[in-house]
Amino acid sequence: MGSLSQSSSPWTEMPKCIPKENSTLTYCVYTSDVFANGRGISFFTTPSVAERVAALPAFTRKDLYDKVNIFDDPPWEIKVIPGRGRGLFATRTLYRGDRIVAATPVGVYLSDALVPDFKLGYIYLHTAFIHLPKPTQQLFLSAMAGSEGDPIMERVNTNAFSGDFEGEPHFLMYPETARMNHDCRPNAMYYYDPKTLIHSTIAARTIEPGEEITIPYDNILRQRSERQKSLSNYWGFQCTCSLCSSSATETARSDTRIAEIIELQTELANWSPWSTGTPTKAEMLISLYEEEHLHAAKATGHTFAALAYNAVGDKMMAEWHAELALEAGMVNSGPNDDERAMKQLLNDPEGHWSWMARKQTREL
Ligand SMILES: C[S@@+](CC[C@H](N)C(=O)[O-])C[C@H]1O[C@@H](n2cnc3c(N)ncnc32)[C@H](O)[C@@H]1O
Repeated sequence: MGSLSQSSSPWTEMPKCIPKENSTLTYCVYTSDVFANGRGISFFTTPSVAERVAALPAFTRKDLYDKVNIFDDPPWEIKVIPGRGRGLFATRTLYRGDRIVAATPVGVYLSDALVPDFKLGYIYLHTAFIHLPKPTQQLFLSAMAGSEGDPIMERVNTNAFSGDFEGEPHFLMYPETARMNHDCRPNAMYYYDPKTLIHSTIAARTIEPGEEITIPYDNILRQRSERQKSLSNYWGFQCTCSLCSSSATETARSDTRIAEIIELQTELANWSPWSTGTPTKAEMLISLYEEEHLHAAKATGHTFAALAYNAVGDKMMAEWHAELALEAGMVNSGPNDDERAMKQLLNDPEGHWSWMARKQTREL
């Protein structure tokens, strides 16, 4: 099936709309069953978001998806882990920066449209599902449902990634990526490009064959009790990753390191005249990330260090860390503001806003 009309609409089904209770807002289901070489996609969102979506490269460029959603020879296999359901396990060595999964979403749902007491919302979620191509429906249903209840809603609850999309909070369903379990010290990271909707999972360190590939579901820079509370409240499970299962002594050490990391980050991010951020503190931060196995934080550490050195006029060290930050950043989060800042710093350290910004705190 192709586009509905001669117009530029990418939707292959007539949008189905419902008004939001006690509001002038309307939510509609928009589907394209040809999106991403026939994988298909359904949105349940507002007409204004859908209009902006239709103008994104995701729908205007046809060549974007030739290298995504390809799972013929993945570097992993699916295995069952007692108490955690299935997970992905490396079948060959993966090196930092290697791509593990690159996929487009099969469903994108405005969070507000799914509020649990909004029963009509459930019905429209089903409409979004049944308009997908049959193999994509099967893929959707192959995802884990954490609880009994509405089979579609439960799968969204258990597996969807949440994030801002076109300025509104949405849930995005990436069934293959969602097969990866959470770990508080993950060996892989992910980022998504809101213009193409492609979600990429990348190795954050070397992953040996047989090792489980894990991602963070939540903010891992919190102490154990807070992490566990958040995973239980928002994701509905008790985390059994190795850090959460470690001894009381190990947990206490990790919690102390996390408190130190947060304090150092706060100091280094303070650019007031009273800032206590120094290059030594940035180096300490990098060491703590390493001790805590926070591989994904590498780019943040080097960014802080590049700025801290530049702020005291040490151009050589600033450039060195900026290069390391750029190299690490491409692995952690794709192009972002930090990357732009580091490129600017490398290009012209003395013209960068951080140059000599902490001259008065220069260390001897
Ligand atoms: C998105 S799914 C991950 C894949 C899932 N294990 C499967 O079989 O498809 C999320 C669910 O996996 C389980 N899970 C993921 N990470 C876990 C962890 N660190 N500890 C315990 N259970 C975990 C929980 O049941 C959670 O609700």
